Formats: sequence, C-alpha cells, structure tokens
Amino acid sequence: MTARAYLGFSAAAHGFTAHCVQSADEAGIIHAVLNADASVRGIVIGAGEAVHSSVALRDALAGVRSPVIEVVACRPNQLGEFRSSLLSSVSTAVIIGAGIHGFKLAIDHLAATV
Ligand SMILES: O=C1C[C@@](O)(C(=O)O)C[C@@H](O)[C@@H]1O
Repeated sequence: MTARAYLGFSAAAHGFTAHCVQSADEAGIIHAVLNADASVRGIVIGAGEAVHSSVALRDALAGVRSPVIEVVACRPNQLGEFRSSLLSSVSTAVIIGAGIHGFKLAIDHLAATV
C-alpha cells in the first residue's frame, strides 16, 4: 500500500478528507504548506531528504497553526548520526521507523488530538 492510500483510508475512517500533495522538488511541498487554509485540521509530512536540509520547509511549517505530524519511514540514525531532522523542533509529533504504516499512525494521532 502507498503512503497516499494509507492517508486516504485512515482519514476516511476518522471522517476526514486527506488532501495529498507529492512533489519531486522541495518548492512544491513548501507551497502546499504555505497554501494550507483554515479548513486544514492538521498536516502529516513525510519530507524525504528535505527533513535534513530544508530550512525553508522548516520555516514554512513553523508558521502553520494546525498540528504538524512528521513521518520518517526509516530510522535515519541507523544511516548516520549526522541525519538529524530540521523539522522536529517545529512538529507537534514525530513518528519514526514505522515504515509507511507511520502515515496511518499520524492520522490516528491527529484524530485523537484535534
Ligand atoms: O529520503 C529519505 C527518506 C526518509 O525521509 C524516510 O522517511 O525514511 C529518511 C531520510 O533520512 C532519507 O533521506
């Protein structure tokens, strides 16, 4: 199952609609974050490599009023101690190492807390 499918069925199970954005470049994700309107109840973000490198994405998320759940599928510290996250300090919660299932856990967490 894909991350998009996990987000879609998990959101529907809680009565939410998931609006999924996928982008090959960082700017696409940043624009989606900046365009999130007041109807957005929460943001679930799996930022890939940008989690380690994007100050711009970190700053965009810092301005979001709704909860931000960061999902990191693998265990980056097992790939190298230098792989710290720039996003965690502005995230409400972080789910690490649960693979793609982390996206379902993120939606479940949002549903339980918003
Ligand atoms: O691109 C990726 C994938 C990743 O974001 C993950 O969710 O497992 C973890 C990052 O360390 C890596 O650079």
